[in-house]
Amino acid sequence: MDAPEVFEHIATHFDEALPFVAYRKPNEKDLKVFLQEDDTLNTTTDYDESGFVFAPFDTAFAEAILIPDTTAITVSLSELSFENGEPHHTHSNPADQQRHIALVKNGISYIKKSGVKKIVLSRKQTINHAYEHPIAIFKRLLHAYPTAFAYCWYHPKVGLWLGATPETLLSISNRKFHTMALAGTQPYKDTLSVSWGTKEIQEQQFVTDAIVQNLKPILSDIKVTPAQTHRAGSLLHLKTDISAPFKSTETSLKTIIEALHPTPAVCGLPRSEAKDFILKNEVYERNYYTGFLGELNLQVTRKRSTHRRNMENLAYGSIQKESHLFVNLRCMEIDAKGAQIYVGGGITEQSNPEAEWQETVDKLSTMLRVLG
Ligand SMILES: C=C(O[C@@H]1C=C(C(=O)O)C=C[C@H]1O)C(=O)O
Repeated sequence: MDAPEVFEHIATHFDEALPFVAYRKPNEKDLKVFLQEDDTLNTTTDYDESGFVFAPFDTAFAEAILIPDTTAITVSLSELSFENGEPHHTHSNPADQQRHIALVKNGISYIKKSGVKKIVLSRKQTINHAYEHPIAIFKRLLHAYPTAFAYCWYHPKVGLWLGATPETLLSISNRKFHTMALAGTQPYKDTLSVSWGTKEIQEQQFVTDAIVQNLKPILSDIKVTPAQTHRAGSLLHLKTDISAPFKSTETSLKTIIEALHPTPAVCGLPRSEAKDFILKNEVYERNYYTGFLGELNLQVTRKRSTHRRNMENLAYGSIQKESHLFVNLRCMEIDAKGAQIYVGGGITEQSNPEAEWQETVDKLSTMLRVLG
């Protein structure tokens, strides 16, 4: 099957109300598709199955959903030509603005009196766009964000989600573990040479420190890079890479996921106080926004070594399990009525409520740009 045929196939699957996920990993050219042939809602709590996982922000709200890797298709996108969408403009609603600013102010005063360091506060914006087949929107998304994890996920009992996220939750590949601390936002204006304010530098450092702290009891030899400016579409963030050797015999995937999710990049610090504040004060349900998604325990064959002495081993690679999970950001949920785009930002003692509102408006543009 070539790429146009694969897209046709996914579209038919969607029209028949059968679950699927189609995705392209950051900076890769291949589209991968998992198609489920019945509408069973498969879930996972131990993360030891193999397939594509789709987990909510609050795992008490719903279990993580699994699309098993029974029928997987991989196709190269490099030959495909894409149409560009018309930029979609929306006028922010003053009531939404007032509500979000009040939420942020409430967060700042709670931070000041409680000693909590950071809370990520979010909202969703409804866009009533003319109905278009989701596969057409997904093609534009793939084209617009080549460095993101771009996906289209559907289950008839849950809904249809699309996104282009810049944030890795974890990657376990070739006996190495990797994650990132991503925080701080400013609009991209044709250069990566920008300066960052103390609020952003401190907020991102909180995230790095907390991730390292949570990983220390379960991983050793943790390496942390200096923070760098990272572009995500029309936005810039500060990013630190965190890595360590990984042995599946010593640490389970579930232990690592529970140590990381939800990270202070999408929840806050300390985690339980921030989460309580979010659940009590955000006046809507995050559902799968700020949850995580991606490849779970997929089998790959790796060559053992290219060293001469091991040449005879080359023919037999070693079979390993890999996982590549991403945080569900810059995403939207689409139904017959329109799209719901989810956006948020990290609040600290130093936050300015109007600037935090503007940050959510800037973040909306990632998904707005691909709506027809
Ligand atoms: C919460 C979101 O993004 C997160 C929050 C950021 C921030 O507060 O600056 C930056 C990147 C993400 O970790 C979002 O995109 O909705």
